[in-house]
Amino acid sequence: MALHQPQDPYLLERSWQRSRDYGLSRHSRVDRLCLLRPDLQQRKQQHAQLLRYLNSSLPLFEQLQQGRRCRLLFADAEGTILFSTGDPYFGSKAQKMALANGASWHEQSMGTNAIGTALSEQKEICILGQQHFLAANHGIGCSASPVLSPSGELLGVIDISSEMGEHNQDMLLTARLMAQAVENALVINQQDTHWILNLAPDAGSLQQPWSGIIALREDGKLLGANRSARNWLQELDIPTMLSELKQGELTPLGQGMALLSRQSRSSSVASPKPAPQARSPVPHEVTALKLMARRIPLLVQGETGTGKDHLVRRLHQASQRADGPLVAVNCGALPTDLLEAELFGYVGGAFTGGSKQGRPGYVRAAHQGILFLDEIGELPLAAQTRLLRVLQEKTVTPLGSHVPEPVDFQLIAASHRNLATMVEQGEFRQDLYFRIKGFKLTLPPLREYKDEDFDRLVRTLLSELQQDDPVSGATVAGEKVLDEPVLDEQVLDETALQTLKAYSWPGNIRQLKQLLEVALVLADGNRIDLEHLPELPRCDGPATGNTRDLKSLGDQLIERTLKECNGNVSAAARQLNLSRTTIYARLKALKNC
Ligand SMILES: Nc1ncnc2c1ncn2[C@@H]1O[C@H](COP(=O)(O)OP(=O)(O)OP(=O)(O)O)[C@@H](O)[C@H]1O
Repeated sequence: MALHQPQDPYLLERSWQRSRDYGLSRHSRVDRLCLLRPDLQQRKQQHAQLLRYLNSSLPLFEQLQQGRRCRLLFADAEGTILFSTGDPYFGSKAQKMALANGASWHEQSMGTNAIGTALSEQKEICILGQQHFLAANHGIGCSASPVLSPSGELLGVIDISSEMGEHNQDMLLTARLMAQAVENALVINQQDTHWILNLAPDAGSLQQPWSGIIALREDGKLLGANRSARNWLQELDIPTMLSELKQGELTPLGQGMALLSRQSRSSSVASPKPAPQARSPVPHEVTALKLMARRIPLLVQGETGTGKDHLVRRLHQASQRADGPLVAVNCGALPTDLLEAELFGYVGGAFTGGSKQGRPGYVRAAHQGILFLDEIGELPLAAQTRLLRVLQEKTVTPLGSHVPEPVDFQLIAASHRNLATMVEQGEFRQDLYFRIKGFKLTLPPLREYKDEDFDRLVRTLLSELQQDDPVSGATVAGEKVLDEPVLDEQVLDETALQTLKAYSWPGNIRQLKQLLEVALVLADGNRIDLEHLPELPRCDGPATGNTRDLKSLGDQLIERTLKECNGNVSAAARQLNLSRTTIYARLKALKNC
């Protein structure tokens, strides 16, 4: 397609200049900036209402761009993608990453591009192929339209991106219509809206998405307007108009027509949905928090992937030290020769090769917060001795100094190794072990989970993955972070769930999470069933000693149910909630084995 010429001939020039001013060059390597999960969640919550309306307007996108390989994105005013949906297979892996939730498309990081440039210029824009400043983005075409709040501030942009060859001008139109739909919903659904005034040049356009909409309080106070209505605002004498216009009657007004209607209670979604909440702490977290309030050190033990790090992060967020730092140190990853300097800090000139100004070290960095020493079993004995002194004296003396400095931190240590055994073998100091083991929490391996705990975990993981899934992010609506995530039966079928339960999960939650992530993509918006569960390595299930993999577990379930149904495939299909085709496919695969 021919390159689209932006209406303003200097727009691209300005944007390219800004890109250079940001220190970018055309062949700069793209350092994809991506928000960390908690920050992303926080931003989604700030835009929860907007994301809900965007979700409700998706049928418009689906209808207008049906069958096109493109993605619809919403980026906030800082250029960070908070929502993405559409063709999951569009683009290279790198582009998929860049178009995923949390990625930044501000001009500062990405140079000229539709999202960043529409934000800088505050106007809609289409940037195609080589119009992008960075060569890395030459393969794509993007069209973006700003979204404004009812008071006219820039909230973000709606963008449609596709491979360059697939981009067409309808995409800008679709982005514009989506932006208008969202803006209109934001205007109409404001708290206290009583009157809605529609304005248009002629009667036929009055209730089109591009007509003017003004929201008024009962006493006539202006609450907000969409962008078309803002052109009318100066001409309007609202109090007089309200007394003259009759509800539901089409009335000539200036150069156009007006229609006044009352916001009915049922159509009003003005009262905001309850703010999304973080999941409430589970019992062992409550106990841990009580102990932390008394500064008792915690020792978290568990196999790899059982969620030690995850637990510490949740405890930090829920603790009295949430405003303080969480300093997480993997003791096994610290270079042995610098380990003590990194942990306890050093003053300038303490050793050759050190920084001139010295370093505070992780222990001091955790002052008034939490120091999480992961893999504490990997600390050499000398560092163990020093750490013990810090814990006893509540002071730290940096290398090269003689002045002890007071420190106040909550210690949480973790290890996947059995520290008690290490003590017996002389590899870990017994006195340090007792000191850090104020309270020991052992996270069970997944194979030992009770049924209901496994179900709850799968629900949580699926609901989290769906919110952040760069591919099927269509379910993102900001309101999905609920206290108890609901596992929609449409998401995972019972047989698949039973099959997951029967596996022994040597990689624990990490492995389960990865598998569910793949299954969600393979299911592509449909319910996850056996066919979407990827092959997993056979492994010795410590609980049973059996060797088994997921597919064969599912097949066993099918065979057993078929036997119970005397070979009646329809009955077995009904019982397992599977299609008959799936059962036949598995039977055929078994026969060919
Ligand atoms: N309770 C949970 N709910 C949701 N996700 C969890 C939970 N526990 C762990 N996870 C997820 O599982 C993965 C592994 O968890 P984590 O890194 O905390 O394990 P770990 O025990 O610290 O592993 P390792 O010992 O290998 O460092 C992470 O992606 C984490 O977000």
